[in-house]
Amino acid sequence: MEQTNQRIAKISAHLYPSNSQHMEDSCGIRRANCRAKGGAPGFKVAILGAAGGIGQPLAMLMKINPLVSVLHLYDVVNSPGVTADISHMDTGAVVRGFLGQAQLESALTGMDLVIIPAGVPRKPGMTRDDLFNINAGIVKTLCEGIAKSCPRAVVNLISNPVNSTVPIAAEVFKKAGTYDPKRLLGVTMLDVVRANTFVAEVLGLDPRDVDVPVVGGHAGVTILPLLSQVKPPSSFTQEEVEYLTNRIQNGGTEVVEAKAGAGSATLSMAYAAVKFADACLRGLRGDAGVVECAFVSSQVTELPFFASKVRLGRNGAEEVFQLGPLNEYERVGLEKAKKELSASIQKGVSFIRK
Ligand SMILES: NC(=O)c1ccc[n+]([C@@H]2O[C@H](COP(=O)([O-])OP(=O)(O)OC[C@H]3O[C@@H](n4cnc5c(N)ncnc54)[C@H](O)[C@@H]3O)[C@@H](O)[C@H]2O)c1
Ligand SMILES: O=C(O)C[C@H](O)C(=O)O
Repeated sequence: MEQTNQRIAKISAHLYPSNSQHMEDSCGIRRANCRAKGGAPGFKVAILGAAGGIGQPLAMLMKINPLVSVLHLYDVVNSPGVTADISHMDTGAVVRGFLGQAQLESALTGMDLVIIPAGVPRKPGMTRDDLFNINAGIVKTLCEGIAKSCPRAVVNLISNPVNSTVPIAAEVFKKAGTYDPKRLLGVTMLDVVRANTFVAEVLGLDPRDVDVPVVGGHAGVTILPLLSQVKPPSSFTQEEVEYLTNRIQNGGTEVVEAKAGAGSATLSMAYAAVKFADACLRGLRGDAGVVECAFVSSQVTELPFFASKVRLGRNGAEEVFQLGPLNEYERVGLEKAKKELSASIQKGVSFIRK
C-alpha cells in the first residue's frame, strides 16, 4: 500500500510539478489517482456567471471548443454542480469550478480570455437600462478581479446594459492602471446572428451564407443593421428594410416576451458568445483575417465606444473598421443611435468616476 501511494505521489509530482491545486477535480475532491486530462495546447478561458441561463450552455459549448485547454467556471451559486456535470464530457479542456468571491482570484489567475455573462436578465416591460443598478456593481467587482489577477486577458462582456457595462469595465481598468482598449470587447454578436437569420428568411437563403454588419450598440435604436452592406449584395424594399430593422432591434424583447418572465435569450446568446469567443481565440492564435462586430473603444464616430467590425488578433481588437457608405435611412438611424448611446456611455463612466 505504502509503495502504491509513493508511486502515485511520484506520478502526481511529475504531472503537476508546481500546483497541487490541479489535483482537485471539478468538485473540489482530492483524487490522488487522477491523471492529467487533456493536456492539449490551447487557451485558458474563464466564464464568470457560469451557472446562469447563458453560462451553462456557454460552458458546455466552450468545453467542446478545441482551442480551449483549461476552462474555469465561476459563479456565486451552483458552480460546483455545473462544473461536475460539464467535466464528464470527453473533450480536451480541463474544467475547474470556483464558487463565490473568495475564489474569484483563483478562477482568474492565468486566464487568456474571460467571458462575463454574470448579472440579472430582463423581464417583460423592462429595458436593458433597468438592469443597470444591479449589473453595474457586479461588472465592477468582476473587472476589479480581472485587473488584479489576469490584467492581460481579453474580456468578452455580455452583461447588460452592454452600452454602459463596457464603459464601466474600461473605467475600472483605467483606475487599476491596466486598461488596454484592444482587450475589452462588448459582445454584440447576437445582433449579428439575429440579423443573419432574419435577412436570410426574407431573401430565402441559408443564414450561414449571409453576413449583415450590425453597428452602434446593444439596445433598441442603438442596434443599427447596415442592410445596404449585406453580403451577398441584396436589395430590399422599404417595407422589408423597416420590418428587418425593427425585428433586429427588438429581437431581445421578442425573446423576453415569449419567455414571459422566465428570463431573456440564453441559448441563442450562448451560441453567439461561443461564435465570438472562438473568433477571439483564433485571433489570439495569430490567424489572419478574423473579423467580427463588437462594441469597443472606437474613433469611428465622436463617441468613445461604438460597435463596428473589428479585426481580432494576438492583442484583441487590433483594428476597428470604419462604417463604410451608409444610405439615407441608415444615416438617420445612426444619429438616433448616437444620441442614446452617448447617454448610456456617460452613465457607465459616471458610475465609476462619481
Ligand atoms: N450581450 C447580449 O447580447 C446579451 C444577450 C442575452 C443576455 N444578456 C445579459 O446577460 C446577463 C445574464 O443573463 P442570463 O440569462 O444568463 O441570467 P441568469 O440570471 O440566468 O444568470 C446570471 C448568472 O450570473 C450569476 N451572478 C450574479 N452575480 C454574480 C457575481 N457577482 N459574480 C458571478 N456571477 C454572478 C448568477 O448567480 C447567475 O448564475 C444579463 O445581464 C442579460 O441581460 C446579454
Ligand atoms: O434582450 C435582452 O434583455 C437580452 C439580450 O440583450 C438580447 O438581446 O437578447
